Amino acid sequence: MSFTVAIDGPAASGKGTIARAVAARFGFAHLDTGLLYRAVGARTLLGEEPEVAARALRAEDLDNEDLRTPEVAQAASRVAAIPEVRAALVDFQRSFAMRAGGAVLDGRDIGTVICPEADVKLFVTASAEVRARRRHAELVGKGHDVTPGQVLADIRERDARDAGRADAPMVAAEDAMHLDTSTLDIDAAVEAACAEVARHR
Ligand SMILES: Nc1ncnc2c1ncn2[C@@H]1O[C@H](COP(=O)(O)OP(=O)(O)OP(=O)(O)O)[C@@H](O)[C@H]1O
Ligand SMILES: Nc1ccn([C@@H]2O[C@H](COP(=O)(O)O)[C@@H](O)[C@H]2O)c(=O)n1
Repeated sequence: MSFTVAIDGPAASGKGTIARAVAARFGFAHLDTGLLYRAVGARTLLGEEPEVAARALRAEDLDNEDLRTPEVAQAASRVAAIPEVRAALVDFQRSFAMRAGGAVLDGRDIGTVICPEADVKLFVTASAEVRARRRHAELVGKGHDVTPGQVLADIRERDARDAGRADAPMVAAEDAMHLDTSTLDIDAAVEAACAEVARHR
């Protein structure tokens, strides 16, 4: 039987960290849907048309650490505003969500568009400053040469584009539980999310 957990939220809010932990705790499969848009965005940086890249996407394209750069994140956010790109990625996400044994998907439109009937919906937030601090530390740890100011600007630009687009904008589902992680460490955030999942199991 399927059981779907939808986790949405803005850039670097911690939704991926929570999604991975929830999946591990409950034995669910996990899909980071941002990787789909990042993989399409990365291909456009090489000159491919976004719609063509989205239709040609394969699961193995997601398994690439090079997708986690700020340049690819911006390209992902730009292609994510194109309705044909989003449409080409819907079936893959919905099939993943329906797999037996349970699934956790994190992104921007999971609880609203991809899985409006999800069993559990979370909308994970944190202040832009806190998110930028965490993402800056992560990028520096991976050897990227970025300033805190650049990371904050990137996050604000992506948030504005993701929330402002006409098709599947980033917005909390009406029935989502809001989880602000600004003052929570990872363990506390994960425990709050797991408690919500357990409540619906
Ligand atoms: N509650 C927390 N306390 C401290 N650091 C955190 C917390 N949650 C996540 N982090 C760290 O913040 C960074 C961003 O987290 P994560 O990648 O989970 O965010 P995300 O919302 O999935 O990002 P993206 O939108 O880019 O996919 C990571 O380095 C992660 O380890
Ligand atoms: N369901 C989703 C997931 C992601 N996006 C877009 O992709 C960009 C990168 O996503 P990350 O989660 O890896 O930060 C993001 O800024 C969105 O534009 C989306 O539209 N829908």
